[in-house]
Amino acid sequence: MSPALVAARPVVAVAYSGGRDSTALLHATAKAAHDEGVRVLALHVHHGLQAKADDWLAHCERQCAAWQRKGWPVELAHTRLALGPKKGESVEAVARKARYRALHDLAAAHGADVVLLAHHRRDQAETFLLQALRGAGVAGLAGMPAAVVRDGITWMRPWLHHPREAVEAYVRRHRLRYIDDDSNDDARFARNRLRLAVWPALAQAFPHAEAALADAGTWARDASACLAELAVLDLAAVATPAGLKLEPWLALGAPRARNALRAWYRDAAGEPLPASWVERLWSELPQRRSAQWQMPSGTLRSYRGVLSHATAPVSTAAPNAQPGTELKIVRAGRYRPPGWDGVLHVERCANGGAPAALLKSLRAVPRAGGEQFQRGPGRPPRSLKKQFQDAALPAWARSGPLLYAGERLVFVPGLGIDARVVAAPGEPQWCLRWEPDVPR
Ligand SMILES: Nc1ncnc2c1ncn2[C@@H]1O[C@H](COP(=O)(O)OP(=O)(O)OP(=O)(O)O)[C@@H](O)[C@H]1O
Repeated sequence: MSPALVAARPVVAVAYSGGRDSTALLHATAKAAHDEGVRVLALHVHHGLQAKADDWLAHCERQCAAWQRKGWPVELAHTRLALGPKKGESVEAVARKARYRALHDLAAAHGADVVLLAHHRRDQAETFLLQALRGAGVAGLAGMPAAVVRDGITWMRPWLHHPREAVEAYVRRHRLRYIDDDSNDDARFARNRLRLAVWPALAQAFPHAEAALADAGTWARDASACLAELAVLDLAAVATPAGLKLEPWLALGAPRARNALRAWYRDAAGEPLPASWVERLWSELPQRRSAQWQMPSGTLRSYRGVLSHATAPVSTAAPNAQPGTELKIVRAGRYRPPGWDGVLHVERCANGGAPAALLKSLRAVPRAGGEQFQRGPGRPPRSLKKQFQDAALPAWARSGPLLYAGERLVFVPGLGIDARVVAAPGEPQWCLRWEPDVPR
């Protein structure tokens, strides 16, 4: 059979820190994959934060090589980060955010659209407690989802409902070797304090704490989904593109109105409304019919019975953008090109899209000047600068990468797909939309 006719073997990625849980998950996945004809990609992120991180990477490489020698279809892919959390920033939060971004990029670069994470029920129970101790609402208490699609990748936690003891037993049964990260003993981190000081006492006094707290998280997840649906219904009645109509909004009564306000604000500002602001607006809005509040994301304005949000202008420069970031689009979803501050929304469409085949290998590049763009069929290609002016696009709407397939300009933020590459009707095609991040 010609190589072209041999179907590529499906690939599944496992986020592999080298710690106990992800070692067990990678082992179980690789063992099953061996029988199923699936390739397994172990993704390791070197955070560049601890002296021992080089040893951990070396351990992961040795472990994967050992499994390869057994004939298991495991490959390791890793990336090195150089994180330097700023003063006052949570090291944990900075590392987590960068880790998920790096895992996403690694998976996308290797053609994996499913990434498995090794969280288990104890992690879920701890998350619930930690969130409660931060005063979180039901969305925070809902904890981690067992599966979620984000930025074109499906993130799955196949062991989320398994007790930690089951994972420990698996590790013992297979005599797996794993890394013991001694920063897990560092009491500056809330999760470590919970694990070391609170959990042993809690589990002794309440032997079912892990299962009960994880169950409570499931209730919170349902409650959070219901609140989100209620907000959609309420906003359909009280919000317009201009903003929130204050009179019918107030008539919803405190809990529903505050729920609708949170949802409206998140949508308008692209970030959650802090609890203190919910309280403040709820008490001030009924009295201050004409007022303005400066928010991190922009300005909230109450005028003639409507509450509106204006986003602060975004710089057109993408400070972290790297020249020629590769982007592979093979399905609908949200894609975040590394180094760019925004998200590319990809949807299947019937007309006016770019041919699916063209989007399999794109480059995201900054504007260099002198680019030509054609806005519609039969119209002449003109300079991008002129096109932006004609379309009267504000600077923030122009920010984002130009997408090229080879030397052909495919997509420009704010303008859309170049008419010269638009797919013929009936051809498989994707419509694209760029959404810049809201500045913080
Ligand atoms: N450096 C890393 N590289 C790749 N994946 C990671 C990394 N750190 C964490 N993960 C993934 O995220 C999951 C949860 O992270 P967490 O920090 O709770 O795990 P961990 O303490 O490193 O240990 P373990 O591997 O035992 O889960 C891990 O199970 C693993 O799947």
